[in-house]
Amino acid sequence: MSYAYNGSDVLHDVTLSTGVGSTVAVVGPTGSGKSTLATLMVRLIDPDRGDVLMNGMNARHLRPGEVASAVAFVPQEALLFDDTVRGNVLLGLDREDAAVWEALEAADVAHVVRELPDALDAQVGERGANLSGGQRQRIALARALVRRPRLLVLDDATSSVDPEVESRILNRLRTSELPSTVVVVAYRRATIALADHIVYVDRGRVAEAGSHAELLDRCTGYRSLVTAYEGGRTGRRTEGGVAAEDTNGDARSGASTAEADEGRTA
Ligand SMILES: Nc1ncnc2c1ncn2[C@@H]1O[C@H](COP(=O)(O)OP(=O)(O)OP(=O)(O)O)[C@@H](O)[C@H]1O
Repeated sequence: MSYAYNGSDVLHDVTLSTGVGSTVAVVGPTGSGKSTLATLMVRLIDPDRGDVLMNGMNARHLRPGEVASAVAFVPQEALLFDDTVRGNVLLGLDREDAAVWEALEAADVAHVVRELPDALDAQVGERGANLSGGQRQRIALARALVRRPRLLVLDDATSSVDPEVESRILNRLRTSELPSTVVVVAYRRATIALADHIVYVDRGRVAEAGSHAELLDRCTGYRSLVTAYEGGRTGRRTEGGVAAEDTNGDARSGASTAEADEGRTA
């Protein structure tokens, strides 16, 4: 596939396949085209050249609603409405509370919601202001999971979540029946290491693909990026400001430690 914004190519002849049941990490320098690739996979945009195939079917030719019922996309910035937790998870979908709780459990935020005065009926405030950034991200993840998508694409969607919690969530997703396939645009070493398959994107091309060990061995760009995440302070976007990878390769956003993350609703 190829894709251009306003005539300027950002993805060039990218070919990528994700095996059903696999967890794939998309890694690459900033501006390399990871988010563009992620949005193409869920058909938020269509490629200028080439096609996205879902179970061998050209996504352009699927019936309206067919893609939306099979895939879910969670962006970095969780958009919550001034509504209840339940309303934000379901967005009009008709599901029992048990399904909402199940999705909240999978997103590792059920315990937070249980402690809110009105639980599922608790108001999250304008843009989810009553919750921390990491909690908002997990509610947005629950919103995706309650739809039981076959393909889940996370575009840095857990950047404000404590790294241990993020690992727990991803481990759960990997082993669950649905979503069967998870694609995650990832920055943290621990997240990347959880993936079965890693795709290294550089300047709009898939430069390398393979396991973490294989890429460390044969891809200089990947090696230096992972090393930079491990050892340096790699500034990048978060809801609250700039995050940095600490010496353990864990992204932190200022005060967004686990305690701060959980503390907002206390
Ligand atoms: N809506 C847009 N309009 C014009 N150019 C865009 C748009 N979105 C992205 N771009 C450009 O396309 C290129 C790839 O962007 P993309 O967001 O896909 O990269 P990325 O690897 O996800 O970056 P990051 O790690 O910083 O999120 C960048 O040069 C970016 O400036």
